Amino acid sequence: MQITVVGTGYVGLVTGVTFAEVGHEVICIDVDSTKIKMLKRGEVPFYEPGLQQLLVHNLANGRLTFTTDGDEAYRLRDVIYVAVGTPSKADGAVDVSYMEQAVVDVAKAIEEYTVIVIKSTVPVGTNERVRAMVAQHTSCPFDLVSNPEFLREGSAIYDIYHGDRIVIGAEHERAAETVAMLHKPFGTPIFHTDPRSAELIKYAANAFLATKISYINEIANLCERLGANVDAVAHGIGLDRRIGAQFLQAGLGYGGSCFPKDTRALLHMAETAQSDLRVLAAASTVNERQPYVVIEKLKKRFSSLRGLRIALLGLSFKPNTDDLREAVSLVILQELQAAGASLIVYDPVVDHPKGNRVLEQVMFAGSIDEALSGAEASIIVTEWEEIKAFPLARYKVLMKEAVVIDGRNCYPLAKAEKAGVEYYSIGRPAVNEQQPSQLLKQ
Ligand SMILES: NC(=O)c1ccc[n+]([C@@H]2O[C@H](COP(=O)([O-])OP(=O)(O)OC[C@H]3O[C@@H](n4cnc5c(N)ncnc54)[C@H](O)[C@@H]3O)[C@@H](O)[C@H]2O)c1
Ligand SMILES: O=c1ccn([C@@H]2O[C@H](COP(=O)(O)OP(=O)(O)O[C@H]3O[C@H](CO)[C@@H](O)[C@H](O)[C@H]3O)[C@@H](O)[C@H]2O)c(=O)[nH]1
Repeated sequence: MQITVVGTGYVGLVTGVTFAEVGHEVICIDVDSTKIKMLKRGEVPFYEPGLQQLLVHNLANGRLTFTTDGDEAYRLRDVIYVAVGTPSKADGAVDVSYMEQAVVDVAKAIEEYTVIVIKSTVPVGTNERVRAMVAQHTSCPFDLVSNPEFLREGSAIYDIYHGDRIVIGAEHERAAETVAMLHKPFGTPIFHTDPRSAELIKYAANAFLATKISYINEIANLCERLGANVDAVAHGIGLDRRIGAQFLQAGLGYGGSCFPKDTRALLHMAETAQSDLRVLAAASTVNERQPYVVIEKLKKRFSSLRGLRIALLGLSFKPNTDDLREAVSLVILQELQAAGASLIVYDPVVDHPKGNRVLEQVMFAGSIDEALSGAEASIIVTEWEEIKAFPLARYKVLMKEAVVIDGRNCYPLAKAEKAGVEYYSIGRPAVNEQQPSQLLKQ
């Protein structure tokens, strides 16, 4: 089939490339001409494992092309996917202006029956509203379908090929079947529903997963008070198939471009509809507080953070991505900057990003070794494989004081004991804990 994908961000590009890979003819369009130039050269503008190879392969076989030209992208296509950003507004509502602009551009250009698919995450009722907008700008027949995306950054390609479900929200069977046909090569189970329910499934799924994370983080904080180990507790409860083992990793809370934005959006939708979402509101509050557990641990350990040399390992909001949107690292760095700490950071892929006020004020190290050398405390923020595999014994060798605050529980406690480091993690007993008063005596 002939497909157009509007927006070449994390979702649009992965969608376009994988549709091409399974045999469809795909044009991707973006308003960002720099991105499009890079993509035409076979370069991915962000870090996503496996994407570059598929991009190059499909550019070479001619099934994938890129443009900034609406006429070329929108005329005479079977299906047009809209995958542009839908960021948060200041009050938590969703800014759908990019999506509306894209849809109007599409409506003005189509010349025959076209299926327009909204892949962006949009508030409930948007498909209906957008249908009316399209109708205002074209006399061509069209159908509008909701087909939200569930991929995760860092494992996007894997997720496309191993998805749990494709959700298709459509009013007309013909359009729903067209979208189902497109996905057939992936073999993913398909769930058909109405557009409003499809839109809500996306938010409710993200909100549920976010709530699961906040739940285990609260249990982790309780574990610390009660002397239990959250890793054991999470494992023990996850063995119950009704609960499931996934998304029970305690840590510094969730970040990224989706969970914070989508939970805010759902809370806003509920408020507008005069319906309370008390569980989600609490999950969101818990998440906002969670990065501060690291600061509290540091403040408890050191009488003052002023001038303290701290190495922070991992900047991206999760491993295997360079995405810094709502990354917990930025919250922690900002707080430490305000406390006067001297900061050095290391991330395997994020290196001197432009235009980030917080990161402009920190030193970047080229390796974990360099970040840890001479540091008086270290904080593990993102559990990159390289960071998890780094021997704890090296912390002891490199750091001035081997105080390790592991915000992602990367190491078993026994390893910390063996390495002789002072080790604090989330929801687990401290290892070789020292009090500031004892240090002063030394
Ligand atoms: N990032 C994820 O992991 C993920 C997963 C599932 C769903 N989503 C949802 O998918 C949507 C896209 O997210 P993303 O992370 O890919 O966004 P992104 O910010 O990475 O990319 C959006 C792209 O759309 C382009 N764009 C904006 N307006 C345009 C227009 N009128 N015409 C053409 N291009 C235009 C931008 O230049 C940008 O390249 C959002 O609604 C998001 O909530 C994201
Ligand atoms: O047990 C866990 C799992 C995740 N996280 C954190 O949660 C955030 C989100 O992680 P993840 O869900 O793996 O990444 P995303 O790429 O944000 O993917 C989520 O958001 C996407 C955008 O809507 C959805 O498509 C995906 O299904 C959904 O998992 C990250 O900060 C993780 O560190 C935890 O703290 N503990």
